[in-house]
Amino acid sequence: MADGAPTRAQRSSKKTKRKRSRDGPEIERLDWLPWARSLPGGGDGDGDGSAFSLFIGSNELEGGFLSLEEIDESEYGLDIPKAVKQESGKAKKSKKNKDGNVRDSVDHGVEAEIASNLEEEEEEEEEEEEQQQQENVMTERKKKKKKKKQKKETKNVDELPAVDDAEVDHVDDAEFYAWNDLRLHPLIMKTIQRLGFKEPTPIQKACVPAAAHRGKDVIGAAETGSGKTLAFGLPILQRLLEEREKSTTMLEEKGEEVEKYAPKGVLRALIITPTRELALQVTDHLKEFAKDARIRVVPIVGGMSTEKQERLLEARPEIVVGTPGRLWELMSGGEIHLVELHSLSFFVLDEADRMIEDGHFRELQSIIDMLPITNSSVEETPQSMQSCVTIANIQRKKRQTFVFSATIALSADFRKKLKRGIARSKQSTSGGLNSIETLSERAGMREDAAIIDLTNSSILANKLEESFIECMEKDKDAHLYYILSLHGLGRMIVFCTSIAALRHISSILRILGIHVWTLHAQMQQRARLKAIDHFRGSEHGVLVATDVAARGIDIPGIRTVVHYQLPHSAEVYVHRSGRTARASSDGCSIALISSDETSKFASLCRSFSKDSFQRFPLENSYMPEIMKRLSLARQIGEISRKDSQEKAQKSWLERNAEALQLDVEKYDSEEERVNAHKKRKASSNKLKQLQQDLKNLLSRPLQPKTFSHRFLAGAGVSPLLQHQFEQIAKQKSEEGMQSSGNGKGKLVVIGQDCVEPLQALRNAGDETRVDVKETADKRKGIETRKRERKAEKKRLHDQRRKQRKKLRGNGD
Ligand SMILES: Nc1ncnc2c1ncn2[C@@H]1O[C@H](COP(=O)(O)OP(=O)(O)OP(=O)(O)O)[C@@H](O)[C@H]1O
Repeated sequence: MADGAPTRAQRSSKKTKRKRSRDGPEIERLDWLPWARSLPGGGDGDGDGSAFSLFIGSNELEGGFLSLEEIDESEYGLDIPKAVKQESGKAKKSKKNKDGNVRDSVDHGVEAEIASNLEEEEEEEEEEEEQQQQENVMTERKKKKKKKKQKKETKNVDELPAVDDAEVDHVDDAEFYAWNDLRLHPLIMKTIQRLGFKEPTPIQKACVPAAAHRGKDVIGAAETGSGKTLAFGLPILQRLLEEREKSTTMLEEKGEEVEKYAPKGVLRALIITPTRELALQVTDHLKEFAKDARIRVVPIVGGMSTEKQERLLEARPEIVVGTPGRLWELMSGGEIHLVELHSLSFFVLDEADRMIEDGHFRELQSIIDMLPITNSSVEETPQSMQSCVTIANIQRKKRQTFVFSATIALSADFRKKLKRGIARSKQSTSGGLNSIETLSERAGMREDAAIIDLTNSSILANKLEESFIECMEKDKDAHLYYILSLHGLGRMIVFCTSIAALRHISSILRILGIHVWTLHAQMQQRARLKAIDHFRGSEHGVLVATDVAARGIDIPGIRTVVHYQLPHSAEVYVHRSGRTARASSDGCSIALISSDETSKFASLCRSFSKDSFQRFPLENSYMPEIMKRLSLARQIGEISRKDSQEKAQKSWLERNAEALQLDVEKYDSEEERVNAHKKRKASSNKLKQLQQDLKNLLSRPLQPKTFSHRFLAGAGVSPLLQHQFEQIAKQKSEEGMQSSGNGKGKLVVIGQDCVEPLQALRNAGDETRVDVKETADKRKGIETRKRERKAEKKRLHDQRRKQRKKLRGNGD
């Protein structure tokens, strides 16, 4: 039909287009857009490039791509001439209903009776009328569009809740006006309202226009907890919704059934995160938004049933969030949904700098190698592909690549590199993924990517207050217990670098009656998730974790992060500390620094351009009591550990002997047997005694050295202490009831103000601020002097020895 003689409608369409290109500023705006050539009437667009042929081209499965701007002209203020609707049966019908008689009188051979000059005039008149009618229809359609959108979208998606149009209509609540500039889809706005996000965060403000409306690739860096997930998530959802809407409208205009043409679920966005927990969290976050839009988001992570994940993929979700290992396992196994990547429109690397750490994510390279090579620019799109707009082509647009992290800018000279743009070199494409540039480039990032770096020079979250406690390595446990006992309000994460340290500290704390959850990479995935769930559900919970929990985990109410051991890099320090002070909340971090770690800590501070840190205020009068408890806990721990080691060894011996059908001779003699029994008994008694002693200590609040039994003075009351107070109060009141109630022994509790660590830091004021470099230099100086003194002592000692030897020699 496109090749045939132009109909009136086509002529009218051309006229309209010419008229607009003369008069309207909009079409000029389109001309300079990079994708303008693909727009109806864009480029040099005469003839074949007319709007009409674009919509009804016979080769509709080839064709160019649509720009985001083109998708909803009314929203973007671009009044682009639409395809001529009378070609679609449905549109034709609707027109007939509206202007029925006028059209009929023309169409039914009146021309034969009218003079040829009149005929021409009438034809022109008719064209004008038709144009007018088209415009009316367009206006009418635009008005109804919003409501229609929702109904149309429901057509091809099963199992998902219905959309409440009424709710959607209320999205432009004045409270949320700050979002208006981002021009987000009403369904997205509905969720934003539901979640109560009053305004976009700075990274969202910067990313959404670039990624969603200008189709840019993005390298994004912003502080921890600043909403980066939605900064890349919203553009994805926006584009998927716009495309769905566009294809529905298009099919409706053609009078076709949506179900007949709308493509079955294909993978549109692949989001990769370094940890399983983060992948699950990103999935949940995006699901919140996707459920109203009826877009499916599925997590694919290790440690969980592969079969179940394969079943999830059978539903053909549009968005997959996963970790490299499991994703590659399924891809290399030929999982159909994951290998059909031709329609992939978004490739996202969250926490990208973690992905390039040595040898950690080899699978990522394989995944990236699977991605189809994309055209880097519109110009490379074959002419034939530009001339036809179809549903398949709507999705065939250039894949966008997003690379995000809070600490990209920390990597060596990256800021400088960012300023220069993404350098391309032959070397970078051939080697491993050892830099963000290589990673981005291999993933198909375009040179004109938007680089959005909102991190400040310190990289750390704005509302984070940092502090440190300097102590001996062996006293770290005591200081941790101090923090938990006196300032244990709010959720707290204690980070360890090694699993051994994690096991040690969690066991000690449990013996001391503080229940903690643990999280490390050697745990079963189910246990890992359970730990996070419990921690999330407990208002004053304590999670002892390795760096597997350092990145991305978003749990509201984490008030404190303790670095029990310093991390190996500044990046990890930033991410660990970033588990608190997220979104608009504040929080504090406390680093426990042994004397060996001071210079490491000083260089860490230098990475954040920080000269001074606050020393966490300590009330030393509590320390004797803390040490007493700790000593008991350590002894209990030691005996229990030995005990369970012995048991494990014994059962190993017995198992092996049984397997070999041997009898194990446990003791050589009766005496040995008796001694072993005595030893066990003594150890068990000792354990019981220690447990009892500790129980007694724990049954009363932690007391400062100057403790008066009449006043429970305190630097504050943590939940643990509070619980202890309550127990004592109960005990005392029972005792009081039993005695005649003479008032003696009445408990008075003072100092019950809120003293969570952040508060303690603030109360301490700036006097505790110390120049970390100076402290490190001082310590270095002391150590150098110590070494020198030692060397001098040795020298003198040697000298004296030599003299004595000499004297002895002379004497002989
Ligand atoms: N516009 C907003 N207004 C209020 N809260 C928001 C907004 N956007 C996101 N949030 C919330 O802020 C929290 C942090 O978001 P998110 O996890 O995306 O941060 P992030 O920058 O990715 O952090 P990290 O670098 O630690 O991974 C989440 O709980 C999220 O729901």
